[in-house]
Amino acid sequence: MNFITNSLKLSRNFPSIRNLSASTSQVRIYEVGPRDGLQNESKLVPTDVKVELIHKLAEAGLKDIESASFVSPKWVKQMADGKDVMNTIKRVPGVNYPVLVPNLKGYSIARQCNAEEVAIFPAGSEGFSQKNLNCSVEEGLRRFKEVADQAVKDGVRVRGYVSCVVGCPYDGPVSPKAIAKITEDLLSMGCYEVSLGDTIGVGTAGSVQRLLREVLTVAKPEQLALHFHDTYGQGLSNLLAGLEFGITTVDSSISGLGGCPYARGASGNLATEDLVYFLYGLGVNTDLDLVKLVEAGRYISNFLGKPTESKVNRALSDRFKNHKDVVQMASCAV
Ligand SMILES: CC(C)(COP(=O)([O-])OP(=O)([O-])OC[C@H]1O[C@@H](n2cnc3c(N)ncnc32)[C@H](O)[C@@H]1OP(=O)([O-])[O-])[C@@H](O)C(=O)NCCC(=O)NCCSC(=O)C[C@@](C)(O)CC(=O)[O-]
Repeated sequence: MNFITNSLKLSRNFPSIRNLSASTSQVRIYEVGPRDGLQNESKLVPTDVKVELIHKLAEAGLKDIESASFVSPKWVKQMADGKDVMNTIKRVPGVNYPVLVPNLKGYSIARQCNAEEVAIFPAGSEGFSQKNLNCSVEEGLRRFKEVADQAVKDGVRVRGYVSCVVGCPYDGPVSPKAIAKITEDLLSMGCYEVSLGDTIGVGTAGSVQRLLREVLTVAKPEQLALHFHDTYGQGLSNLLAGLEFGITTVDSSISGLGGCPYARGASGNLATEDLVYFLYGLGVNTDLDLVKLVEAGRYISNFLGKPTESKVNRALSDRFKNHKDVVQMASCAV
């Protein structure tokens, strides 16, 4: 209660939770399960399982599904079959299948399999840049600019990520000003959107507000996306803080999978099922079928042989067999 009161006071100039659904009628969900969700899994997931997962996510109505990464297979073995994944999926018209690339080599492989959108991912801190990309932040930005320049020339959409936007597992707290600067750099390279990644999930609504106040001095809300790992269970409250600033693109991962092999202590992303249930409750439209998302989450969790990280997926029993029942439950309309 105190948090909501304080947050309303702090964000007087932004839509409050009471009129959030009126001002934020649609939220775009950018699904990262097949990439961020799987990259940290030690059990190798065969290509056909990845492909089936992507098909299930598209069937549930997701329109942005980050499907692979073209990083060095020596660094992330789980993603080594990206080309096969991209060449096997049946692409649904209107669905976007972006891929992550660290350099021109990755970009060129992405293009060979007709990726129409690539994501570049500088780090917000020196320590994480060295561990994740084997170079400084500055050198990372230089390499990512090469990718962005080529992509812009080719008419390929470029999305930017900044990782460790709140805290770094090696350097500690990260300054919002540093993140604003990298966001500005990514936008000037031609990124249509920058996703702010709390890679190790240490953010709170308070630190997210401080971050956004700074980043929104260089970017418009519609140029930003929120990417929260849920390590400390703050994902949904952080999201609410972000929605209050008018940001309406959110990254999430089916079944709450996720993590980065080079970010010590990183755990799964905000679960797509939990996010959708939360948005139903606010009356925000997502055009997604939660029942099908739950099925997709169960499919991949069963394959991995581990319980889902999504609380909604765990809680939904067979009593809620269809979409309407679940919407009613989320909206407390029963
Ligand atoms: C950047 C590098 C490549 C530098 O790695 P390096 O070892 O310094 O690079 P290199 O140029 O010396 O190359 C080493 C070998 O990799 C090959 N190589 C080089 N590039 C590629 C490529 N694209 N595709 C395929 N092969 C490649 C290259 O050809 C060479 O092969 P060799 O000659 O030894 O046989 C490496 O550090 C890397 O791949 N890092 C990526 C790590 C990663 O994927 N991390 C997870 C994603 S980031 C994340 O999860 C955060 C995010 C985005 O989700 C946001 C959030 O959660 O907050």
